[in-house]
Parts: sequence; C-alpha cells; structure tokens
Amino acid sequence: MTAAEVCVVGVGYVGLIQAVGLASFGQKVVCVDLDVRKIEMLKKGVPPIFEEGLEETLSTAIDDGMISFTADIADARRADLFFVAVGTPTSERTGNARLDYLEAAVSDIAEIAKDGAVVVVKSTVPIGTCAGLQLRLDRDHPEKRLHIVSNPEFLREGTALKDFFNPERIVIGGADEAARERVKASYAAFADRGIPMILTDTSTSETIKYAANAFLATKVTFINEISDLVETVGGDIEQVARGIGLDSRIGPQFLRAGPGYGGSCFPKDTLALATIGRRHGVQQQIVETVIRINDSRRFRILKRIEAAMGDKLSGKRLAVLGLAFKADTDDVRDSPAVDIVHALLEEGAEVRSYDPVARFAVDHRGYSQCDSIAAACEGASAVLVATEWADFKSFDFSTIESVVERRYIFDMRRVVDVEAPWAPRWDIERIGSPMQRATA
Ligand SMILES: NC(=O)C1=CN([C@@H]2O[C@H](COP(=O)(O)OP(=O)(O)OC[C@H]3O[C@@H](n4cnc5c(N)ncnc54)[C@H](O)[C@@H]3O)[C@@H](O)[C@H]2O)C=CC1
Ligand SMILES: O=C(O)[C@H]1O[C@H](OP(=O)(O)OP(=O)(O)OC[C@H]2O[C@@H](n3ccc(=O)[nH]c3=O)[C@H](O)[C@@H]2O)[C@H](O)[C@@H](O)[C@@H]1O
Repeated sequence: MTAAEVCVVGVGYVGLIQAVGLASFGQKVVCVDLDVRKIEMLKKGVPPIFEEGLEETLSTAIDDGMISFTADIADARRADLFFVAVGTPTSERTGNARLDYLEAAVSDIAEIAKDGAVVVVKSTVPIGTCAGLQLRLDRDHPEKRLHIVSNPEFLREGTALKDFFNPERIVIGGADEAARERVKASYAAFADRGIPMILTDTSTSETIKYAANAFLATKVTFINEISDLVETVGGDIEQVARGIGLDSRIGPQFLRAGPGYGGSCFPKDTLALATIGRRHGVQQQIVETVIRINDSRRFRILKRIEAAMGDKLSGKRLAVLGLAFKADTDDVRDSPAVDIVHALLEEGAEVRSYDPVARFAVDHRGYSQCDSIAAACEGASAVLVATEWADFKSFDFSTIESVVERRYIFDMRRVVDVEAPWAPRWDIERIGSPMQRATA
C-alpha cells in the first residue's frame, strides 16, 4: 500500500516549512497555493522566502519525489490530511484576525476531500474558529464526515526549520479522537523523541497559541520599559536582563531590549487577543497595555534621535541599517525599521537604507535602498542600526569614517561593538544605556 498523501494549503513561511518538514519524515506532500508565481518558483526548487537551510531541504524533498506543487486543489484529492496555513491578517475594521482566506481554503478542501478527511488549522485563529468551521462542514458536507483539528504553529522566522525539527511541544486540539490521533501520527517522529504532545479541545489549543505570543510580547515590552528606566537612572540593560534571566523562573530569552516587537505575528496576535477579550466581556488589560506601550515605542525612539541631532531632522541625511523586522529573515511585515524609515521621511529627512536580504520600496522622494553599508552611510549625519544582522555586529565602522557627515550611531539593537578600537572616535547611543561620547 502507498503512503497516504498529505496536503498543505498555503505555502508561505509556515506552510512551506511544514511541507518540507513532513516530506523529510517520508510523507508524500502536495502543496497548494493560489499564488501561481510562488508555485512556479517552488516547482523549480526556488524558495520564495529567505530562510536558513530551506533551499537545500526543499531540493532534497523534490529530488526524492516527496513533494509537489500545484495551484489546483483538485490535485490533492487523494490526501486524507490537509494542513491549512493561509494568512489571518488583522482586520482594519475589527482588529481581529481575518478569516476569509481560511474559510475559502476550507471550502475548497471540502469540495474535493474524500470521506473522513481531516482538516488541520495551522493558521493562528480566534478562539472558537475551529468549532465554527466544524459546524459549517457538518452543515454543508454532512455526507463526508470531515473533521477540523487545531494544530497551532510555534516556529520563528529565521530559525523556522530548526524550530520545526526541534519543537518544544506539539498542540493538537479536536473534538474527534480518531482525527486527533491521525494528526498525532503525522508527528510520530517527535513522539518517538519524547516531545510533549498536548491533546486537547480546539478552544484550548487556539488559546494556547494566542497566550504564548501575548506572553512573549509582554516579556519583550517589560524589558523595554526597564530599558527606558536604565537610560535615565543609569546602568546597563544587558546586565539587568542577564541578572534577572539567570533566575530560572524568569529565563534568559526574550529579554533583549529593542525598538519594540514587530513582525507578522506579535502585533496582529496581541491585537486579536485584546479584541477577543473585549468581545467576550473579559478585557485583557495586560495585553492592551502592552500593545499601547509597544505602539508608542517607535515615537519615543524618534524623539531620542531628534534630541541627539539637535531637534531638526528635516534636511538631514540618515542611514538606516536593517529593514527586516528582525535578523535572518526577509520579512518586513510590521517591521520597526520600516516604521522608523517612514517616520524619518515624514520629518523631512533623507533616508538611505541597507539590508543584507530584505527589500522595501517606499514611494517617497529622499529614500533610497543601497547595496552596501558604506553606500547607505554616505553623507549621513546619523547611522541608525534597526535590525540585529550579524553583518552589523562585525562591521568595522572605521572604514566609513571618511564618508559620514557625523560619527554618530544610534543602535536600537545593541549589536554594535562598543569595545572596538574605532568606537572611541564615535558618539554611540544605544537602547538601554546612556550615550557613550567620543573621546578620541
Ligand atoms: N510567519 C510565522 O512565523 C508564523 C505564522 N503563523 C500563522 O500562520 C499563518 C500563515 O502565516 P504565514 O505563513 O506567515 O503567511 P504567508 O502570507 O507567508 O503565507 C500564506 C500563503 O497562503 C496562500 N493562500 C491564501 N489563501 C489561500 C487559499 N484559499 N488557498 C491556497 N493558498 C492560499 C497565500 O498565497 C500565501 O502564499 C498565519 O495565521 C500566521 O499567524 C504561526 C506561526 C508562525
Ligand atoms: O506566531 C508567530 O508567528 C510566531 O511569532 C514569534 O516569532 P517571530 O515573529 O518569527 O519572531 P520573534 O523572534 O518571536 O520576534 C518577535 C519580535 O519581538 C522582538 N524581540 C524578540 C525577542 C527579544 O528578546 N526582543 C525583541 O525585541 C523581535 O525583534 C521581533 O520584532 C514567536 O516567537 C513564535 O513562537 C511564533 O510562532
């Protein structure tokens, strides 16, 4: 008997990693996406996103004949398991996650799926979504006995493959035990390694996902506020973070102070959780406060840059190093760096940016994307480090001393090497430390 086919619908950051991951476990995966350009690239083995190790893993899956790509869901009709990883962006109107892509995908699946197939929701969805989808399937396709299972994803961009292959837990929520077991079987490799599997109902599973992201966003926001305090009262935020993070009840992760959390998930998921709370009359006050603090953080940073530059940004040229919302990804969705570029342009500054991978087109006079750090820094009155790329950590700023207008760095990520031999010749301002003035 040939192995049952698995289908992944929506091959973006989550779906593509899921697909190549399952393929590497020996499962035959059919990938479906509406984006024909993406499908054509993938057929040729070209990943549409930047993710460490993805190109190699994808090539192996293609060469082994374990993965195929199509824009036509009918090609997946033999599958008994459908992982849905379509986007659930914020609705501008409600603040909640939009479900139109998910609903369309589930309807398409229901049309072609065989009896008893399991539809696994990997997208992050408001609590109650899976229960609602199940009711719809039961109403519209009663003869097929299709099952909805919630299986949230916890990977991070930039370390997505590593996270897929080394999960800290697998969460599977569903009303039907056999359907849950079918999903669990697809992760047998993890069960064999003793990775915890939480088998639960769909609401609990959906809540775990939002609570996890909201908790991490809170942790980042907490250290950012402490960082603001340190800037005023004196001290060093990294040592504070280390000092509290060594307490195992707190833990060292997510204590890097910065320009505020961004990306395609924390902002959207915290907002959705706050909206869900209000809708149910159970206001999520901590999360609401976190959102407010994080939103105002970009503005606070801008004020600090303005103060260091003598208040007027208009007419000044600034270099922005980094566009991605964090290092090791090409994703610029809700990126603090991009917000800061916009804010600077609005203040009348000229901005030249550089990112090793991410691209961002701003249709604005006075903005240019450069191909190197040196080009971005030409004539700059300030060098703003907005993403923690390794290239910026190791960069020797003495090589650009002759091209900048003023030797001033504002490091939002604390990556610049302040102990480097060139550092005493620069004014260096960092999140979470008082200004380090040039002494040479
Ligand atoms: N990006 C991340 O790191 C993580 C994202 N998530 C969640 O996973 C979901 C997906 O996120 P991303 O992968 O970042 O999104 P993405 O935007 O990179 O990919 C979504 C894909 O779905 C496709 N699509 C949309 N509607 C479709 C349909 N009806 N049929 C077939 N394909 C369709 C789009 O063309 C796109 O390629 C979201 O709910 C997100 O919150 C969860 C954990 C991590
Ligand atoms: O639901 C999701 O999409 C994912 O959201 C985050 O992953 P990701 O958005 O890829 O990035 P993170 O590494 O978590 O960073 C999120 C934001 O917080 C910021 N951050 C993170 C950690 C830190 O110490 N300080 C800090 O400012 C980052 O710069 C970034 O803007 C979660 O970490 C994943 O577990 C989750 O699956």
